[in-house]
Amino acid sequence: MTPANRRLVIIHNPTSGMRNKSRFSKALLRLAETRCEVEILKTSGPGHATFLTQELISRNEPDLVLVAAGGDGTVSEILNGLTGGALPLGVIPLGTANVLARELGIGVSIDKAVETLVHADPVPAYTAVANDKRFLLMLGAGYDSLAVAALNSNQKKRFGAIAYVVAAVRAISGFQDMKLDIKINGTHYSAGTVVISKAKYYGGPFIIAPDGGLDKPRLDVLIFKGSGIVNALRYGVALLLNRISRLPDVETLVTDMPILLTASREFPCQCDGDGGLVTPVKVSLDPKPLMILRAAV
Ligand SMILES: Nc1ncnc2c1ncn2[C@@H]1O[C@H](COP(=O)(O)OP(=O)(O)OP(=O)(O)O)[C@@H](O)[C@H]1O
Repeated sequence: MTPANRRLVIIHNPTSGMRNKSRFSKALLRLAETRCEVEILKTSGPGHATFLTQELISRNEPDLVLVAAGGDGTVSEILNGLTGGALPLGVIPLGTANVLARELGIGVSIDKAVETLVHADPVPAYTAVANDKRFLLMLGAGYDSLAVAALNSNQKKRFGAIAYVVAAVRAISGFQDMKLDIKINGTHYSAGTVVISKAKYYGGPFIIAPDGGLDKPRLDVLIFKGSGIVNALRYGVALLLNRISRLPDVETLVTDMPILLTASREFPCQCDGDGGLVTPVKVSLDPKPLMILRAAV
């Protein structure tokens, strides 16, 4: 694969984010100024990006870069079709939070995204698996998973990040006694909320695992001991100020061992921002990285 005249196959979710159309057109215009060959596959509904990825891999054309044009949910669907890391992955951030793009040094800049697709060399990125779902960013159970479970996708499209906060407050006020058990290497930890992170960033531009990141074969486990609405506010403010690690009731562990997450009854989890999983959940790090396009520093 020669940089600068790559073959890019873009899987585009036309429903991601709030200014999808103009941002995607801008990316295509920029790409038209390069020597890259571009093919666009549009998703037609939930799960379609996984199917398109599998179909692409079955074409058996190794000399391609697969590009996710959407938000983290689109990336997640692509990741779950990308068995064995068959193709390098790039991203055009069109979503609401765009955590992966921030992690890759692209942020929300379309110019930087295109520059990265055209010139960056693929670097290794480690993923993890929760039951049978692969993730690149994080798995959460507690405040965030309750918010995701309560979030209406129309509200998210209209109000963006604010919709998460409203959904979280509504969900948490109706659910006071979150008690989760986390077992790592024979030791049990108890939590009101847990975030198992592969990434540095969380929920947008907020840093949750300062020494972590996709390039490291490790999981950062953040154990939030408290539950209830008052603690939710404390944790929320600390997250906004990037001070989570300074709170005395938040413990951070780093591991490459499997993690078992259980609760006294089925509890919803979120995985890369999407719901669907419930406890018990087993999380394992995949020792084999996939290749991903990261912006030059
Ligand atoms: N054509 C489509 N119509 C409706 N939904 C779709 C379509 N294509 C994909 N989807 C669904 O849209 C969901 C959300 O997309 P995505 O995550 O990319 O955007 P977002 O939610 O705005 O961003 P973020 O995840 O960064 O918050 C995906 O998980 C996917 O299931």
